[in-house]
Amino acid sequence: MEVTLALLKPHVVRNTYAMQQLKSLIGSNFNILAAKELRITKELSECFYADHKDKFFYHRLTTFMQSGPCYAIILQSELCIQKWRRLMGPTKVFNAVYNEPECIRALYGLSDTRNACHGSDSAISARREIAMLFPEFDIGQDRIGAN
Ligand SMILES: Nc1ncnc2c1ncn2[C@@H]1O[C@H](COP(=O)(O)OP(=O)(O)OP(=O)(O)O)[C@@H](O)[C@H]1O
Repeated sequence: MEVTLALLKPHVVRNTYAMQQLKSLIGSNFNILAAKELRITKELSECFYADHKDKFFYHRLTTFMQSGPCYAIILQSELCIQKWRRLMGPTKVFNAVYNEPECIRALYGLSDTRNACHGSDSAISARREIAMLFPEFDIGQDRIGAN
Protein backbone atom coordinates (compact mmCIF):
# COMPACT_ATOMS: atom_id res chain seq x y z
CA MET A 1 0.00 0.00 0.00
CA GLU A 2 1.06 3.55 -0.67
CA VAL A 3 2.14 6.04 1.99
CA THR A 4 2.19 9.82 2.08
CA LEU A 5 3.21 12.66 4.35
CA ALA A 6 0.40 14.90 5.55
CA LEU A 7 1.19 18.09 7.40
CA LEU A 8 -1.32 20.26 9.25
CA LYS A 9 -0.09 23.83 9.31
CA PRO A 10 0.36 25.99 12.46
CA HIS A 11 -2.97 27.86 12.47
CA VAL A 12 -4.82 24.53 12.22
CA VAL A 13 -2.87 23.02 15.11
CA ARG A 14 -3.92 26.02 17.25
CA ASN A 15 -7.58 25.33 16.39
CA THR A 16 -8.84 22.58 18.71
CA TYR A 17 -12.08 22.07 16.80
CA ALA A 18 -10.28 21.78 13.44
CA MET A 19 -7.82 19.28 14.89
CA GLN A 20 -10.65 17.11 16.26
CA GLN A 21 -12.47 17.12 12.94
CA LEU A 22 -9.35 16.42 10.91
CA LYS A 23 -8.10 13.61 13.14
CA SER A 24 -11.48 11.96 12.80
CA LEU A 25 -11.52 12.42 9.00
CA ILE A 26 -7.98 11.08 8.70
CA GLY A 27 -8.65 8.15 11.02
CA SER A 28 -11.63 7.05 8.97
CA ASN A 29 -9.78 7.23 5.64
CA PHE A 30 -6.22 6.04 6.32
CA ASN A 31 -4.01 3.85 8.45
CA ILE A 32 -1.85 6.14 10.57
CA LEU A 33 1.70 4.81 10.63
CA ALA A 34 3.09 7.67 12.74
CA ALA A 35 1.93 11.08 13.94
CA LYS A 36 3.49 13.85 15.98
CA GLU A 37 3.41 17.54 16.70
CA LEU A 38 6.67 19.16 15.72
CA ARG A 39 8.33 22.54 15.43
CA ILE A 40 9.58 23.25 11.94
CA THR A 41 12.87 25.10 12.24
CA LYS A 42 14.10 27.67 9.72
CA GLU A 43 16.53 25.12 8.25
CA LEU A 44 13.90 22.40 8.00
CA SER A 45 11.34 24.75 6.50
CA GLU A 46 13.81 25.94 3.85
CA CYS A 47 14.81 22.38 3.04
CA PHE A 48 11.20 21.16 2.92
CA TYR A 49 10.19 23.92 0.49
CA ALA A 50 13.48 24.05 -1.45
CA ASP A 51 11.60 23.56 -4.76
CA HIS A 52 9.87 26.91 -4.18
CA LYS A 53 13.06 28.87 -3.43
CA ASP A 54 12.55 31.24 -6.35
CA LYS A 55 8.85 31.88 -5.81
CA PHE A 56 7.58 35.23 -4.51
CA PHE A 57 5.90 33.51 -1.53
CA TYR A 58 8.93 31.47 -0.39
CA HIS A 59 9.93 33.75 2.49
CA ARG A 60 6.31 34.17 3.62
CA LEU A 61 5.76 30.41 3.48
CA THR A 62 8.93 29.34 5.30
CA THR A 63 8.36 32.01 7.97
CA PHE A 64 4.74 30.93 8.47
CA MET A 65 5.75 27.28 8.86
CA GLN A 66 7.99 28.29 11.79
CA SER A 67 5.24 30.29 13.50
CA GLY A 68 4.04 27.43 15.73
CA PRO A 69 3.90 23.67 15.96
CA CYS A 70 2.76 21.66 12.93
CA TYR A 71 1.19 18.20 13.06
CA ALA A 72 2.83 15.64 10.80
CA ILE A 73 1.27 12.29 9.93
CA ILE A 74 2.40 9.35 7.84
CA LEU A 75 -0.72 8.04 6.12
CA GLN A 76 -1.17 4.71 4.42
CA SER A 77 -3.93 3.47 2.10
CA GLU A 78 -4.50 2.45 -1.49
CA LEU A 79 -3.76 5.48 -3.70
CA CYS A 80 -2.97 7.42 -0.55
CA ILE A 81 -1.20 10.38 -2.21
CA GLN A 82 -4.07 11.15 -4.54
CA LYS A 83 -6.69 10.45 -1.86
CA TRP A 84 -5.17 12.88 0.67
CA ARG A 85 -4.62 15.57 -1.97
CA ARG A 86 -8.26 15.22 -3.03
CA LEU A 87 -9.37 15.67 0.59
CA MET A 88 -7.11 18.76 0.89
CA GLY A 89 -8.54 20.39 -2.24
CA PRO A 90 -7.07 23.16 -4.41
CA THR A 91 -3.91 24.99 -3.29
CA LYS A 92 -5.61 28.39 -3.44
CA VAL A 93 -8.21 28.91 -0.75
CA PHE A 94 -10.40 31.15 -2.92
CA ASN A 95 -10.57 28.39 -5.52
CA ALA A 96 -11.18 25.78 -2.80
CA VAL A 97 -14.06 27.73 -1.24
CA TYR A 98 -15.82 28.31 -4.54
CA ASN A 99 -15.18 25.00 -6.26
CA GLU A 100 -14.83 22.43 -3.46
CA PRO A 101 -16.52 23.92 -0.39
CA GLU A 102 -16.30 20.67 1.60
CA CYS A 103 -12.53 20.20 1.20
CA ILE A 104 -10.07 20.80 4.06
CA ARG A 105 -8.59 23.94 2.56
CA ALA A 106 -12.02 25.46 1.99
CA LEU A 107 -12.99 24.75 5.60
CA TYR A 108 -9.75 25.65 7.38
CA GLY A 109 -7.59 27.63 4.96
CA LEU A 110 -7.05 31.33 5.64
CA SER A 111 -5.00 32.39 2.61
CA ASP A 112 -2.96 30.91 -0.24
CA THR A 113 -0.01 30.49 2.12
CA ARG A 114 -2.02 29.54 5.23
CA ASN A 115 -3.94 26.89 3.28
CA ALA A 116 -4.30 24.49 6.22
CA CYS A 117 -2.36 21.46 5.08
CA HIS A 118 0.28 19.87 2.92
CA GLY A 119 0.42 16.54 1.14
CA SER A 120 3.26 14.94 -0.80
CA ASP A 121 2.73 15.12 -4.55
CA SER A 122 4.45 11.85 -5.53
CA ALA A 123 5.97 8.70 -4.02
CA ILE A 124 9.43 10.25 -4.39
CA SER A 125 8.33 13.41 -2.55
CA ALA A 126 6.63 11.29 0.13
CA ARG A 127 9.84 9.37 0.77
CA ARG A 128 11.91 12.58 0.89
CA GLU A 129 9.47 14.42 3.17
CA ILE A 130 8.95 11.47 5.53
CA ALA A 131 12.73 11.10 5.87
CA MET A 132 12.94 14.81 6.68
CA LEU A 133 10.17 14.96 9.29
CA PHE A 134 10.35 11.40 10.64
CA PRO A 135 14.07 10.51 10.47
CA GLU A 136 13.37 7.79 13.06
CA PHE A 137 10.80 6.09 10.80
CA ASP A 138 12.01 3.12 8.78
CA ILE A 139 10.30 3.51 5.45
CA GLY A 140 10.74 0.19 3.70
CA GLN A 141 10.69 -0.06 -0.08
CA ASP A 142 7.56 -2.25 0.14
CA ARG A 143 5.54 0.49 1.83
CA ILE A 144 6.06 3.14 -0.80
CA GLY A 145 4.09 1.56 -3.64
CA ALA A 146 4.70 2.20 -7.31
CA ASN A 147 4.38 5.68 -8.81
N1 LIG B 1 0.37 31.84 -5.07
C1 LIG B 1 0.71 31.52 -3.81
N2 LIG B 1 0.74 32.47 -2.84
C2 LIG B 1 1.10 32.17 -1.59
N3 LIG B 1 1.45 30.94 -1.17
C3 LIG B 1 1.43 29.95 -2.08
C4 LIG B 1 1.06 30.18 -3.45
N4 LIG B 1 1.14 29.00 -4.13
C5 LIG B 1 1.54 28.09 -3.22
N5 LIG B 1 1.71 28.63 -2.00
C6 LIG B 1 2.14 27.94 -0.77
O1 LIG B 1 3.18 27.02 -1.09
C7 LIG B 1 2.78 25.69 -0.75
C8 LIG B 1 3.36 24.75 -1.77
O2 LIG B 1 2.85 25.10 -3.03
P1 LIG B 1 2.47 23.99 -4.11
O3 LIG B 1 2.28 24.68 -5.39
O4 LIG B 1 3.44 22.85 -3.99
O5 LIG B 1 1.02 23.58 -3.58
P2 LIG B 1 0.33 22.20 -3.31
O6 LIG B 1 1.06 21.11 -4.00
O7 LIG B 1 -1.13 22.32 -3.52
O8 LIG B 1 0.48 22.16 -1.77
P3 LIG B 1 1.48 21.39 -0.87
O9 LIG B 1 2.77 21.18 -1.64
O10 LIG B 1 1.63 22.28 0.32
O11 LIG B 1 0.77 20.12 -0.55
C9 LIG B 1 1.26 25.74 -0.73
O12 LIG B 1 0.66 24.74 0.07
C10 LIG B 1 1.00 27.13 -0.17
O13 LIG B 1 1.14 27.15 1.24
